Amino acid sequence: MKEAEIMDETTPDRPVRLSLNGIGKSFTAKGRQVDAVRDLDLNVYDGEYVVILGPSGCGKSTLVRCIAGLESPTSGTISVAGKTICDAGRGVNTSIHKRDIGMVFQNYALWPHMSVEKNVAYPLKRRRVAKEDRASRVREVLEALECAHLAKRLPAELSGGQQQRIALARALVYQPGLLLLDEPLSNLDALLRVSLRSELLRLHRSLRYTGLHITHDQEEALEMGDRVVLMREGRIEQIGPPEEVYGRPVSPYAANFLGVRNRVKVSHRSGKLEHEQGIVEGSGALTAKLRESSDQLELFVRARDTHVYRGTPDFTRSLGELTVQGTIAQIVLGDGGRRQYVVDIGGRLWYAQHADSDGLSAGEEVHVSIPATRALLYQGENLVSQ
Ligand SMILES: Nc1ncnc2c1ncn2[C@@H]1O[C@H](COP(=O)(O)OP(=O)(O)OP(=O)(O)O)[C@@H](O)[C@H]1O
Repeated sequence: MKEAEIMDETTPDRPVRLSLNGIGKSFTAKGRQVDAVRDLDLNVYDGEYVVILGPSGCGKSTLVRCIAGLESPTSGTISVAGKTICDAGRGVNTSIHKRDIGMVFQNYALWPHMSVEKNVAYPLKRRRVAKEDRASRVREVLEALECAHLAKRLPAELSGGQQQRIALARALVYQPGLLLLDEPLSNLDALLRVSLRSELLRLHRSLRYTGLHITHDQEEALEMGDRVVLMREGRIEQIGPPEEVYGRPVSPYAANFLGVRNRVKVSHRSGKLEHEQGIVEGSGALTAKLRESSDQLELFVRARDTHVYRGTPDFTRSLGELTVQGTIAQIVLGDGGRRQYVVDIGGRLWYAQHADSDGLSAGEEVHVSIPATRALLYQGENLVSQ
């Protein structure tokens, strides 16, 4: 999908820092052509932090490698701060070191034989910055990252999290026009990943660099991005602020990737949705704009938007709620200590997550209740609810 079609009023009112136009990259492997990136358009604005999200193989790394100059796109143009650094059609391809782009990789890529301060000073030395200036800029950036005490150590004497901070310091020390971060947190353990996320955010807020970060982790993307770009098979599937991408995934693919766990095929009969095993009560609000007998409908709901109650619903009190009947199959402890209720709705399992209520137990007849505003109804590839 072209960005222009999906751009909205949330697009920042600032100069464009990175502009990608019609970027394509194909590889030929074992006689077969792989289109890793397809006709992709994207603008990243000054000071913005954009996170590219997608499953393995969707083309994230290839895209970032094209921007960095590590791959040559097959088609399209790339410009940074208005300067064209790559134009596949005209054979323009500025070399990596002349691109004014900083990079941080998953595997840190520090020079093992250089101390921390030498590693961080290296990009300045390459750019022939005077020695005194180098020392003060290295000190400043190490202080900003709370790593000044590590200056004399070798990379092997640092933890993974410390190595990644140093890699970040090295990328930021010469204040590049654009910072690319390729899965920068993926090699760290879960706790460290979360704390480094907030540290990266804090740093971005204080230094206001323009960042393009790639990840396959939806939580990381939603927490960190000013905007999130969801990729699918080399193209942009959805782009927008995290709340929007989380709240209104544009397609079943997006909903699935953003962790919407409950998914059921439904049909539309007499103003109501029906699943194979029963009726979805209260679904009139969702079907108002649908033609009778519309097909290819799928209802998606997050477990955390679903509540389980004992017995049958009181329909006079459940306005604005969708409900289905079922039996509790299992209760387990879910994320954040909340209960996860697994409800059998006529042979299909439905997941709900909420604080313990009513002392429910397995085998009980229950109804599952979902606020209509939280239900996502898709027809084929399109969101048709709300
Ligand atoms: N050098 C290459 N030669 C052939 N095919 C490649 C090459 N690099 C990438 N590909 C293919 O291009 C597609 C996109 O790969 P890419 O690494 O960009 O995806 P990704 O989203 O970054 O995945 P991951 O998160 O696993 O790195 C894949 O099908 C991959 O096999």
